[in-house]
Amino acid sequence: MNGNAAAKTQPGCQFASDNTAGACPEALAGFLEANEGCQLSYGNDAYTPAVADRLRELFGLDCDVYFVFNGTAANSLAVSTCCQPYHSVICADVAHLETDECGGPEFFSGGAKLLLATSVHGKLEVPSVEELVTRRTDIHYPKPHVLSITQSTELGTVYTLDELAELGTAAKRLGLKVHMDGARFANAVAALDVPPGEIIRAAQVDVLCLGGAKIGLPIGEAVIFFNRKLAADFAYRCKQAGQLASKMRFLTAPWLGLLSNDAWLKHARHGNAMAHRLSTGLQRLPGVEVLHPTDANAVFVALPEQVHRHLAERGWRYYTFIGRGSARFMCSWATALADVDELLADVSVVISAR
Ligand SMILES: Cc1ncc(COP(=O)(O)O)c(C=O)c1O
Ligand SMILES: C[C@H](O)[C@H](N)C(=O)O
Repeated sequence: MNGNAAAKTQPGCQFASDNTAGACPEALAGFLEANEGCQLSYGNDAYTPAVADRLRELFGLDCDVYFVFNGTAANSLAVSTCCQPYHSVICADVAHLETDECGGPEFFSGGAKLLLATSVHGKLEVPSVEELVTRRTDIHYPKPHVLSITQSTELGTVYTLDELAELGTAAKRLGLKVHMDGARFANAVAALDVPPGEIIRAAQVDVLCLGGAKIGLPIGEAVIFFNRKLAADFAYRCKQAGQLASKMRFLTAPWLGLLSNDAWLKHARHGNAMAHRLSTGLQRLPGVEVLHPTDANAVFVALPEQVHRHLAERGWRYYTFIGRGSARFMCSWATALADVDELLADVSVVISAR
């Protein structure tokens, strides 16, 4: 075998992130179908408008749709479109905007400040948002102008429609635009078992960053403006930020595959089901504490240090920087039941040996 050939799979990384999964069959089929013949570039191909129409149909709402390479770009550019440099953006203290985008939102907005609201299991609550908005009205305070909600959250929880309605109503009362980080929006739809448009209406979302990579695309996210006025010059923002793909068809055609026959929802349900199985199994083990409700596809657990060491020796790879030292086990469309049971067995072995 070619010594340079990459391993078909890096063992033990399947729970590190849903980003570690490959492209799902439906997305790959869409990609390969788009590879036939030539198409105009920069979004003028036949696939890109078709995906935009399919998303309008899926949400049942009129909207403008754009496609970018990743979620940090989607969030940073979407938030920047909602505010001026002297504004502030309210998000949860654990928001990806704050913790994992390397200052992207601040950079692309020209200086808008993130104001961090305390969260409960990763979820914002109206009082903490209201406090940040009303805390000061003087000229020295960056004027709050955007509320960013992550659905499902960075800690694997999902806002109910009522919780979203409370936040959306408060946002509009306080004069805030609503951005939704929907990197794992599909998992929230699967968990709530509601039409996607219901989530948008409840939170009165102005702009949604819809995750594609985490639900089975090889690459790419959609930025969907339900407040179409905000989209006016967004294409220029994308171009200037290096987010306008010349061969856009390869970003968009996989969406057609993913959105066919509700494959996206099937994959989200699978990831959620695997996380639920893992969470249930872990909760049965003494000394293991599941820290947040496993509403979607992530399981956060506090593990004894000995277990971390054992899992590392067994080759398991996962993040501990997101849940403040706890382990995050993230499930995806590709998570096999056997993988879940193997991980559970490995944790169980070391727990019972203590
Ligand atoms: C909640 C959340 N938002 C956005 C993103 C997008 O990040 P990336 O720029 O890695 O695609 C991620 C990570 O994958 C995420 O977990
Ligand atoms: C944390 C990292 O940035 C990525 N969003 C993930 O969830 O794996």
